[in-house]
Amino acid sequence: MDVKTTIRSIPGWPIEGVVFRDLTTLMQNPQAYGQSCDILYERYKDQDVGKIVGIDARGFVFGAVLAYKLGIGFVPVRKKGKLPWNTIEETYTLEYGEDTLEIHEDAVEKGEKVVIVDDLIATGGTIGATVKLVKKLGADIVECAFVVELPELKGREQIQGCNVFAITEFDGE
Ligand SMILES: O=P(O)(O)OC[C@H]1O[C@H](OP(=O)(O)OP(=O)(O)O)[C@H](O)[C@@H]1O
Ligand SMILES: Nc1ncnc2[nH]cnc12
Repeated sequence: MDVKTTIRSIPGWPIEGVVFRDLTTLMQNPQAYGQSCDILYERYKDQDVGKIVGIDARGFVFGAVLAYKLGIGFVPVRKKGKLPWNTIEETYTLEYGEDTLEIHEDAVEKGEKVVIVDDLIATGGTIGATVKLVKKLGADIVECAFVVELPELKGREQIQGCNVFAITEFDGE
């Protein structure tokens, strides 16, 4: 099936000018959700990945399943104030605001191979901040993986030098 057809588009949410790509409709469809997780699993199963880094909150939905399927650990990158141990943080802007992300300082090993997972890349602010955090801790980023890319917003420019993979995209539609 084409998982893209299961994503709901909502013009004008959460602010005017944004077309929100709502992946809850993909997640509640077992074929589309399962296929999305399977595509990611097939892509990384032979890459000797040590951990999956998932981004709060929708990145957890895909990242945790991928970690389970690969039989490896999952690391949450969380919005500020949620992680209980020592953290490092990065502030970033996105299509509709500003936020700060944190990671536990002992969450990944130096030189460990990680894949970063989120549901969607738009302006790239969120993944840009996450890449900075993971690099500060010294891990080796195999790829940044998304279900959806919005190429018009040029998010890849925020993570030049990193490999990027997206299952599907919305471009000028
Ligand atoms: O490329 P960007 O412009 O940074 O936008 C992409 C981010 O925006 C959404 O998260 P959001 O901050 O809305 O949080 P949520 O996952 O908690 O809903 C989405 O899940 C990505 O993490
Ligand atoms: N247009 C969009 N749809 C869904 N999530 C987003 N995060 C940032 N921009 C978004």
